[in-house]
Amino acid sequence: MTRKELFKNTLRKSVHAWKLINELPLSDDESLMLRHFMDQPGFLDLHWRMFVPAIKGQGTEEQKQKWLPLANKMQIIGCYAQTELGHGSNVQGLETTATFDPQTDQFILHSPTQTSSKWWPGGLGKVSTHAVIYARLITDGKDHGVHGFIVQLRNMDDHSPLPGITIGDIGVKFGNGAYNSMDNGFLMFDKFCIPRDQMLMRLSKVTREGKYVPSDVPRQLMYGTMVSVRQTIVSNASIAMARAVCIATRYSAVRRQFGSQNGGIETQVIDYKTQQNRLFPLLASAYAFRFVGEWLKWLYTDVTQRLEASDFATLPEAHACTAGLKSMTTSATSDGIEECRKLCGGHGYLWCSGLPELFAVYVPACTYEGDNVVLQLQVARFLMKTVSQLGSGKAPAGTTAYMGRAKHLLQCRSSIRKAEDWLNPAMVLETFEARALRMAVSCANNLSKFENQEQGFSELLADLVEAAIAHCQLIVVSKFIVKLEGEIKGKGVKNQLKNLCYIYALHLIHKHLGDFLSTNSITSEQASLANHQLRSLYTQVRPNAVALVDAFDYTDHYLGSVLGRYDGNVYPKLFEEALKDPLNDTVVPDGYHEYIRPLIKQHLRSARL
Ligand SMILES: CC/C=C\C/C=C\C/C=C\C/C=C\CC/C=C/C(=O)SCCNC(=O)CCNC(=O)[C@H](O)C(C)(C)COP(=O)(O)OP(=O)(O)OC[C@H]1O[C@@H](n2cnc3c(N)ncnc32)[C@H](O)[C@@H]1OP(=O)(O)O
Ligand SMILES: Cc1cc2nc3c(=O)[nH]c(=O)nc-3n(C[C@H](O)[C@H](O)[C@H](O)COP(=O)(O)OP(=O)(O)OC[C@H]3O[C@@H](n4cnc5c(N)ncnc54)[C@H](O)[C@@H]3O)c2cc1C
Repeated sequence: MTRKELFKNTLRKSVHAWKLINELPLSDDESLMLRHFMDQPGFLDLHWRMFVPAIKGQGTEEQKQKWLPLANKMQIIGCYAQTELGHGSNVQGLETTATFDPQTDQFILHSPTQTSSKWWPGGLGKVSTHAVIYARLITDGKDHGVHGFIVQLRNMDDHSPLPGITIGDIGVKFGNGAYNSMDNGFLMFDKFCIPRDQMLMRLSKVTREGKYVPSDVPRQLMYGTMVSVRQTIVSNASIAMARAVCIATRYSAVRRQFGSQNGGIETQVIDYKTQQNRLFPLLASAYAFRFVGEWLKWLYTDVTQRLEASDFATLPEAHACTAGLKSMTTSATSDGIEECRKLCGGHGYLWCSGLPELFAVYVPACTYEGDNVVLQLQVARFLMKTVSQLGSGKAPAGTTAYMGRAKHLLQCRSSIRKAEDWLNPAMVLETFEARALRMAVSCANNLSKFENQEQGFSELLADLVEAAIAHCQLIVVSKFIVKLEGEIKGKGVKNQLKNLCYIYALHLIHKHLGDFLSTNSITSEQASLANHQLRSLYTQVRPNAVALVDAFDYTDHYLGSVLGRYDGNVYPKLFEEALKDPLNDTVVPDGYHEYIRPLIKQHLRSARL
């Protein structure tokens, strides 16, 4: 399809999804799933995932009563317009202005520079009638920083942009992927006026007289929508990783290459140790991210309830966990989808394998909702603050509770003596705790050598990111272990999940061996025992690998992959797909007479000469 066809087809699908949501007797969860599933990624997704939550989180009761009924009935379609051409990561650097005019009791929205143009918001370019706009609030000449405003963008009768608004699509994006069905847009304001009551005023306010009333709660609650989406992205990473691993595992069981004895059947590539070494950690990651995503959803729900009661104690933890796990899981999943493509050899590069499309649609997850490095630096800031408070009498809690045992963890030596010890949850956990703590403390010690802490932080950015990642990997391993300690139904399921848990943990030890050795968290002999145990675990998982991906219960339609078909009937279906290609509509291709024939004939003529 052309981009316009792709876009229009997504509109058709989105409206169909909305029709189903209204006609079917769905639970709220089913309705939410359908909204996200049917439209991924599309304007409907962002209306529900960002526009509506922003109003819920930052609007007053009156504003919620006015705008949510319209949004819930989709009588208005909204987007989340924060990022600008010149600023995305640095939210406090946004340039769009919202200047209060007491004469008219209005805000004047303006894009003072080209870099202040809103740029990237999904659904902004062509679909949305409204937006939550983030702009610098100015009253009486004073800049109060970035605040949220609900703004109508288009005429509700003919969808034309309102006067003072220039709006459009930012153009084709990466690959041929489904993200080109999304109208990520640009928007400029030219002294565009909105009523004062369209500033989202649950946190901060502007009175009729133009007096700015700052928030009496942490200003970062304005970032709440991003935190909520980051939390969902972790579970999304598990889904995307599971899709890729399902395709690669099923195909690895179907594909045979080399190894035939005396003309016998060739070897399934899934039996090669290199294939297992690349594939099974990704299978384990899909399960690991699902379990940590379940826990993160609990953490986010808990912090939301606490915020309702003005209890901000766990807000820093929630921010650090959503930021860090979003960063870590999306990076791992993007790399994992590409690895799954490679695991499928040449056929993995075909569009009909489903992997190029999945990769093209998935990889922006490393950037949207926060660049992954920028988010890990937020985790690092949180860890440095926690380390600085050790010994202050304030015991670290939650995911940093292990730091409360710093005295032990800084000097303990791993008691791993044999390969089987690497199946001991307490020993594995302590290894990851020691590595994470020692990396964080090493950063803190190096930071303390700088007179200027900000300068020190800037100098040590790369080390800080690695310490943050070590902390996040500890969280994932620990939540997998906790999951195994709970009730798990199904004969033999717990044993298989145990294998996957230790494959996840031990593959990380192998991948980040430098960290574990340089922090003396383990010795090289213990590392060798870990590798030995890893190989043994691969052998145990192998017989159940296909069952473990079948357990994701993805339909062939959802997987969209000839290689990942449930029935394994790959080769005939590859031909079937190939013959559908328009190039095969004729046996002699368009262009033969204009280009190929003259070339050949010219060659023949010169040959005769
Ligand atoms: C197969 C699947 C296919 C497709 C996938 C389908 C769906 C996927 C699911 C979802 C996709 C959905 C949407 C995609 C569309 C994308 C939307 C967007 O991208 S929206 C825009 C996102 N933008 C960002 O994330 C910007 C990142 N930057 C920031 O968040 C801030 O600028 C940053 C935190 C980096 C800095 O903020 P600043 O105000 O400068 O704070 P500072 O660093 O100075 O810290 C001060 C203080 O505040 C604390 N803090 C910071 N942020 C938060 C927070 N969010 N919550 C709580 N606290 C916060 C910070 O820790 C510090 O505290 P201390 O002073 O240290 O105590
Ligand atoms: C598909 C897609 C959909 C999007 N949808 C929306 C949307 O609906 N609404 C919306 O508002 N936005 C949206 N965005 C924008 C997105 O949120 C931003 O692109 C993202 O936050 C990254 O910001 P940036 O582009 O400014 O990156 P930059 O910050 O410019 O990143 C560039 C490089 O600089 C590095 N860097 C930046 N700051 C630092 C630092 N302090 N220390 C070290 N390194 C640093 C980064 O790590 C990165 O390597 C979308 C983006 C994409 C790709």
